[in-house]
Amino acid sequence: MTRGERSGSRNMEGAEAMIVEKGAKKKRNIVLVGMSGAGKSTLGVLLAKALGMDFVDTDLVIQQQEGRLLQAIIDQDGIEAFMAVEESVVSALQVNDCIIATGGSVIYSEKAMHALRQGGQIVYLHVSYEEIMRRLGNVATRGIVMKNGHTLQDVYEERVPLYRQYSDVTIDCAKKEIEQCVREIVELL
Ligand SMILES: Nc1ncnc2c1ncn2[C@@H]1O[C@H](COP(=O)(O)OP(=O)(O)O)[C@@H](O)[C@H]1O
Ligand SMILES: O=C(O)C1=C[C@@H](OP(=O)(O)O)[C@@H](O)[C@H](O)C1
Ligand SMILES: [Mg+2]
Repeated sequence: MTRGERSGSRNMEGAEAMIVEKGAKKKRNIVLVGMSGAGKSTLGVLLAKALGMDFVDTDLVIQQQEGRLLQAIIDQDGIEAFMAVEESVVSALQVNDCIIATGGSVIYSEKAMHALRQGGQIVYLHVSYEEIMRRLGNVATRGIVMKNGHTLQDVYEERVPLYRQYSDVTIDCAKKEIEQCVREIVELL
């Protein structure tokens, strides 16, 4: 290979690197994670409006792909099967400049969390256990991924460290109006 070819190839690498960098920039999403009931879905739409971004709720993508309600998937196929579908849907999600409201159980999938991190910033909506319990009401009909014998408190204690581990930013959303949470996220990011 001549010097010129080598330098050309280096230039090409440089050009490719710029394209990759631009592509990476285009993919900046804001990903909302947290316990079921934290407000990811309701708050996500308002955040998208405030920032002029798109919005996707991965729960709805799962339902659309499966042609069934989330509760039906969990009741008919079990929690392991539900989590496998969730992992596959979330890992395959191709969106840019989008607010992504995830389902609370996505945090169990390293693969899905890795894909979400590649595409944007992860915002953890933290809400106390007491408030989550109050908002959810009957957990049996809310389709929560819960192992046999586990209580909602067990699930909460198992997940909170994972939400914290994967997130770039934490917003405390208990005892705050939804609009206030939206304002805090807009100011922080
Ligand atoms: N900051 C908040 N204060 C009071 N209620 C809230 C707040 N955020 C969400 N909620 C309520 O909590 C419930 C769960 O919200 P949702 O957006 O479905 O949560 P998630 O998608 O995280 O499960 C809804 O009834 C919603 O109106
Ligand atoms: O936390 C969970 O185990 C789940 C939360 C739900 O979404 P939300 O977090 O939007 O309620 C949904 O993905 C599914 O029912 C499982
Ligand atoms: Mg939701």
